[in-house]
Amino acid sequence: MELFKYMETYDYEQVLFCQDKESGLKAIIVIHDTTLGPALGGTRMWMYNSEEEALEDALRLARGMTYKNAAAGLNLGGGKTVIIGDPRKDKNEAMFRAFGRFIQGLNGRYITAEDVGTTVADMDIIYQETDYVTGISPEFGSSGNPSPATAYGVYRGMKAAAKEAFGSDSLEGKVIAVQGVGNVAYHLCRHLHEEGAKLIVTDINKEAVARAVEEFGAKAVDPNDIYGVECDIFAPCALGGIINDQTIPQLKAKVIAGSANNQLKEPRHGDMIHEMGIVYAPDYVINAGGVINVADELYGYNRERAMKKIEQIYDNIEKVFAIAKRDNIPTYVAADRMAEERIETMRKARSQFLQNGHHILSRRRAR
Ligand SMILES: NC(=O)c1ccc[n+]([C@@H]2O[C@H](COP(=O)([O-])OP(=O)(O)OC[C@H]3O[C@@H](n4cnc5c(N)ncnc54)[C@H](O)[C@@H]3O)[C@@H](O)[C@H]2O)c1
Ligand SMILES: CC(C)C[C@H](N)C(=O)O
Repeated sequence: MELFKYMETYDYEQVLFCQDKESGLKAIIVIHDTTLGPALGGTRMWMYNSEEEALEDALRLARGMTYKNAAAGLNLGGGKTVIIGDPRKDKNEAMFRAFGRFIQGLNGRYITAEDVGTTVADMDIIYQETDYVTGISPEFGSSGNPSPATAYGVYRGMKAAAKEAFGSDSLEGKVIAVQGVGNVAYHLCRHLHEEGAKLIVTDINKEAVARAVEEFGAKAVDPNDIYGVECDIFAPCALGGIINDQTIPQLKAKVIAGSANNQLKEPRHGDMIHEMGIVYAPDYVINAGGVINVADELYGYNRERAMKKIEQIYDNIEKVFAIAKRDNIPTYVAADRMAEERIETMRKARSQFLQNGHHILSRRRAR
């Protein structure tokens, strides 16, 4: 990859490569855009096949956070970290302490939290070295694991999408196919089950499937069969890139609404599902509950306030649908437009010189 050319094309601000030989830390921090505020985005730990693959993932995810935070109405920019390694084998305390010191060195330009492969316990270690970490344990006055909040936001956004597709936002009796029943989807399934939806689930982890079958009366199918099942709603809650040339022809659902980041393999797949009349709730709008929850820590965490903002994901999804209709464009393009419009409006509103500009982090420092 020609890194500077790529950075220029998509307006990336900064890419940092961090290594610590003793602990085995190999991390890439990407800060995409800080127009709205410091870049907030989680740390993913994954067994990448190459450094190139890790870099590409970090770049894509960081840009996604710029759009996610903007669309959610947060005063935060977008960034992300990937740590190269196996989260089951390669973690150690020194690794996360070293990583925390690299974050502290950025002096608030980047704030981290959990993502795939990292946990609240990891954030607690990072917290030993930096102020700029969220999603730490409630014992520290923090918000803890963001997954239940993400799940609640997806549930709210799914209801808005159901209203668009079926004329009612009730999920009672709706057949919902859930791909991956991990941290987020377990809680999502609970909300759906409580509302009377019928669940079809899959996961490569048999224990996760068994739990959903036992607790929510879900029907289990093999991972490759989930795309083609007869259902009203397909909820991708595993990894990205699963709306693609192979899966689209199999889809029977009228709605796609799930937590996974980067669901569309390529933008043209968003066009394809649009032409098929499928109502797509754009991933970064519907899955913003976790980041909304951890971002509230910057004001001194208040669960009630955070949940109120997460409920509004319903309205945010409705706004996306309205823009899509107004401009006659697919919903994934409408979401980008909504985020870009907010960034541009705020760039202008905040353009005049201020001697001591107020900043989201000054509230945190004042406590
Ligand atoms: N955790 C959050 O708060 C949060 C916030 C926003 C977005 N997301 C996104 O939501 C998705 C799920 O996150 P999570 O925290 O629940 O992760 P997780 O790792 O707990 O859950 C993912 C589940 O998907 C399963 N899986 C992986 N590949 C699969 C496949 N091919 N077929 C079926 N199942 C498969 C895994 O076994 C796992 O149980 C990820 O894409 C993540 O980036 C998570
Ligand atoms: C800040 C984190 C809670 C972010 C989350 N991993 C996401 O992708 O939105």
